[in-house]
Amino acid sequence: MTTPSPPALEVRNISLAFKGVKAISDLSFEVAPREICALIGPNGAGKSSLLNILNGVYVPNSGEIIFEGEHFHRMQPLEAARRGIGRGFQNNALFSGMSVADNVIAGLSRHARATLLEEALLLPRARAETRRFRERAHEVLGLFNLEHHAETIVATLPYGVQKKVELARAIVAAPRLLLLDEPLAGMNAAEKQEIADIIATLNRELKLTIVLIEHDIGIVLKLAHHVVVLDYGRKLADGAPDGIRDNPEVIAAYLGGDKVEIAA
Ligand SMILES: Nc1ncnc2c1ncn2[C@@H]1O[C@H](COP(=O)(O)OP(=O)(O)OP(=O)(O)O)[C@@H](O)[C@H]1O
Repeated sequence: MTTPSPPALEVRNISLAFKGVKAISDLSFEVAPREICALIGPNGAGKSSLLNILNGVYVPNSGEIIFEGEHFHRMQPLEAARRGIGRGFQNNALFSGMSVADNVIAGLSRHARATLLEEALLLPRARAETRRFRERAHEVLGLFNLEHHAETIVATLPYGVQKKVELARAIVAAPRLLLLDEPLAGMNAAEKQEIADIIATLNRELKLTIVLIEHDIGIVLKLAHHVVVLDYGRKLADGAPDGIRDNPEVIAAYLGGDKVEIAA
């Protein structure tokens, strides 16, 4: 008999309030290693706040996060990155005047060892690090078939390609847990499907555990292995996509009373 593996991530009794307004109330759930967990819920449900807690930007009022067996009330963003938690953002947060490769390299800055002085003086350690970072960026761009755009200025690229660059930056430091805030926002159906396929491939090939926020329920129910539904900061439902789709509370609160039809 095999023992089930411990969760990659546990959110345990987390609460968060902003000046007395509750954003998250006593929220608990688990994310298994290598699963894609989708957080869904209406606007203001607390989804982005939770991602901000998971990568150390917000400090919860109570509760704890258990990541790979270690307990944290708060993890500083730098520590979260060094421990293998990567983050992609809701709005395009790229440096639009910089090249694709330099944007991806920016995802490694928190892992730099060379000091600013060593960099300014182009000392050997800084030069070796720069070379290593550039090689790693090119390797990751290869996963997205973007090597030919390495030196292209980001602002000149179509939005869908920029979203791929953003994903490349989020994974360049080889995180084990990837947090994505609406990675499909602002895309047409074909672009959404392409990015969803890339996310599924990253999950499968790189064995990445992924927690993502997404409003397109049709895509979520096909992409995610596990769905957590939030409403007013509380957990409304937690389980496999099929159970979520048929959950009357979820349908009433979030899906507007209509059962979601999903293409086979
Ligand atoms: N920095 C902040 N200061 C004050 N209130 C905040 C802050 N961030 C979030 N909130 C409030 O906390 C609640 C949860 O917001 P949050 O952005 O986490 O929801 P969300 O589910 O991600 O919404 P959306 O889908 O619109 O992005 C909302 O009432 C919001 O107004």
